[in-house]
Amino acid sequence: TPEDQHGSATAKASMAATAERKVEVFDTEEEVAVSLAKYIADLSDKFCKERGAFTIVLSGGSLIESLRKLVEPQYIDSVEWSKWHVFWVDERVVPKDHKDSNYKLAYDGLLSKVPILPGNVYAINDALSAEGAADDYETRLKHLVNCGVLALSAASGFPKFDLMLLGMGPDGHVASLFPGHPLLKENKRWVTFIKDSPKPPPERITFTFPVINSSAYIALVVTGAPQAGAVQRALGNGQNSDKLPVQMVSPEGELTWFLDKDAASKL
Ligand SMILES: O=C1O[C@H](COP(=O)(O)O)[C@@H](O)[C@H](O)[C@H]1O
Repeated sequence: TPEDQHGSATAKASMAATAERKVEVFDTEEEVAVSLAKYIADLSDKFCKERGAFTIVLSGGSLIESLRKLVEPQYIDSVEWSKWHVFWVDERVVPKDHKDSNYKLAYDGLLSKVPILPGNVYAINDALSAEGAADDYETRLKHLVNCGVLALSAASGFPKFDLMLLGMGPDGHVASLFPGHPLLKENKRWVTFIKDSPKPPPERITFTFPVINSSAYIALVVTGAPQAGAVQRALGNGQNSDKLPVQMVSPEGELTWFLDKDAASKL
């Protein structure tokens, strides 16, 4: 599989695998970025061949910087960018040109540099309220399911994205799903909203866990020492009855952690 090829090609990585979860630890963030680009390109190739499209979900934050190798000639020339459909796992309710916008971050760092069709980039409608933007995004996802662009999970009935790229905050949050927040239990909506995010800005929309966990593949990309405590909670042997959001990530398909040695320092 592309994942097997990827694993054997990363000489400096140490890898432990269970049936559905892989943990890869790299010496540096630079090596994470190199490996991540190959992982994404391989999955793009697989899904473009299998179904003629590749649905990929981005996060905001530090993840986008770790995608920088995708704009190098090797991938610019080989990836079937015109078959990509790009989504966001969460977005801040701010104008698209605002410094806090996850769309702007991805546009500046990746989307403006690769030939993805503008009509295949599904940004938030920034003219709407948080409630309105979440409803609008969910409606657009349902339309894409009806058109056959987006698959539906036979197991869960929620949309099944080909690849979801998740970051993780030092508190263990993923998307805009924060520790102890009632949204962690949302099990009906595809996309919901939050107005009291503990991390600014307070108003955001976010995919729910049933959508996240219906994914075919999830990459959890975590770099830097501040995240080491949450990585230890998620992957270490300790017992803790309160689950962090990151510990609730459990896809139908395959989960791969991409860690640098700082993030993995407490394992
Ligand atoms: O606020 C957010 O934070 C998380 C984690 O960001 P990071 O900079 O600590 O990697 C991010 O994944 C999410 O998309 C974003 O809205």
